[in-house]
This record gives sequence, structure tokens and C-alpha cells, in this order.
Amino acid sequence: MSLDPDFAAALAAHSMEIDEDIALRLQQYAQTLWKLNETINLTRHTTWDLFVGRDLRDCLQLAPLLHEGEEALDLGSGNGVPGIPLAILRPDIEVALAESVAKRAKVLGEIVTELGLPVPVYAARGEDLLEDFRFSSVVSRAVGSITKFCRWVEPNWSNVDRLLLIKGPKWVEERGEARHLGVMSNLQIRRVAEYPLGDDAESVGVILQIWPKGRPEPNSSSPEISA
Ligand SMILES: C[S@@+](CC[C@H](N)C(=O)[O-])C[C@H]1O[C@@H](n2cnc3c(N)ncnc32)[C@H](O)[C@@H]1O
Repeated sequence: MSLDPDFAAALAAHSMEIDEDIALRLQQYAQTLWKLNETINLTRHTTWDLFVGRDLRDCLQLAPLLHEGEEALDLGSGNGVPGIPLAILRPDIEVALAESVAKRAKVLGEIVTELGLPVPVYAARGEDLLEDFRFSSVVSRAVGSITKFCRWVEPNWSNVDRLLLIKGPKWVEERGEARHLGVMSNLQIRRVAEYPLGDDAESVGVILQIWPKGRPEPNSSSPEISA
């Protein structure tokens, strides 16, 4: 398999440099997803530009925040973002996917099998898994508000070190709602990544790290940005 010139062009247009071996695996993921997308609706990002500019951009921001040996759960994996690209970009961490819609979980299983990735897929609500399994990081994109996540994880913080939530520009309102409702009174929050989304000059994506008060902040290699 060789790199699709359109994929290479999209990577260059978004100023992303990726090792060819890894780019080829990401390409295989996108192509497998798009093929399955013909029978079950998994993604609207069916061009290389959207895959790179929307999906890969978030995953490339998330990947360096995890440290070697982490056990990460992608809660609400849907089409596999961020969990599958994360497993490709960081083979030194253990990634699991949780997807509550059984048909989507089945397709995710087909994708990881096709790619030969050691990634378990749970057809389950992610928050239910936290009762029985331990994950150092719960990662997620486009699944629920900060309030929802705080409520989901609240009974099982003993099994989770941190949440890493990929959010768009509305994260400030979400944080306001979560504070107003009091769901963050025992939690700390910090922006560990902030990056332009490319839609317009002001549109930024962020990754929020949330962890319980009284515990040291989980290790993340990002520079200090207060939330
Ligand atoms: C909008 S999609 C986002 C998919 C992907 N994370 C992304 O960023 O493109 C949300 C997915 O999360 C799943 N989902 C919602 N709540 C969930 C939960 N509590 N546990 C597991 N999956 C959940 C939905 O079925 C859906 O497939």
C-alpha cells in the first residue's frame, strides 16, 4: 500500500508531519471506516481534508498528553475517534473503546480486526464499565457536556485518574453550567491543549483535563494553561 496523494496533500495543507508507517495505518483506518460508512452511518468526514482537519487534528493534540503504559478508555467512540487514531499514533499505550449502540460497536470491532490493533471494543455504556475496570485516562470527543461526564464518573473516581475531554469553543459555557450545578465542587479542571480549528481566526479547540481535588494533578506533558 502506498500513501494516497490526496491524503499526503491534506497533511501538507494542514502542516502535519507524520511518519510514513503511521500515516499508512491512519489511511487504512479512514478507508476502512469509509467503506463501512456506506452501510451504517458512522461519519460525515468522508474527505481527506475533513479527516485530517477535524479528526486527525484532535487526535494529534491528544496523543502526546498520554504517558507510556497508560490504559485509556475512549468513551462514546462512535466512528473510532479519538480511540483508533490514538492506538495507531501511540502503540505504547493500551486503548479500549466503549460504544453504547451495539451496531456501531460491532463495526468498530470489524475495523480494529481489519487493522490488527490490540484494542478491545465494549458494546456498553462507558460509565458502566468504570464500575469494574480501571483506566488511567477516560478520553472522549463529542459525546456529552462537562456536566454529563462529571456525573457519569462521579461514583467511580477510584477507578479513573483523569478525564481528557476534547471540546470546541462552547467549552466555557459548559464549564459555567457544570460549576453552576455544583458537579465540579470536588474536581479540578485545566486546559492542557488549545489549538486553532481553522474554521475562522477565533475558533479554537481545547483538551480539558479533569481530576479529583486532593489528588496531585495527573502527569501531562503540556505547558501550563489555566482553565
Ligand atoms: C456524536 S458521536 C461521537 C463519535 C466520536 N467520538 C467522534 O468524536 O466523532 C457520540 C457517540 O457516543 C455514543 N455514546 C453516547 N453516550 C455513550 C455512553 N454513555 N457510553 C458509550 N457510548 C456512548 C453514541 O452512541 C455515539 O456513537
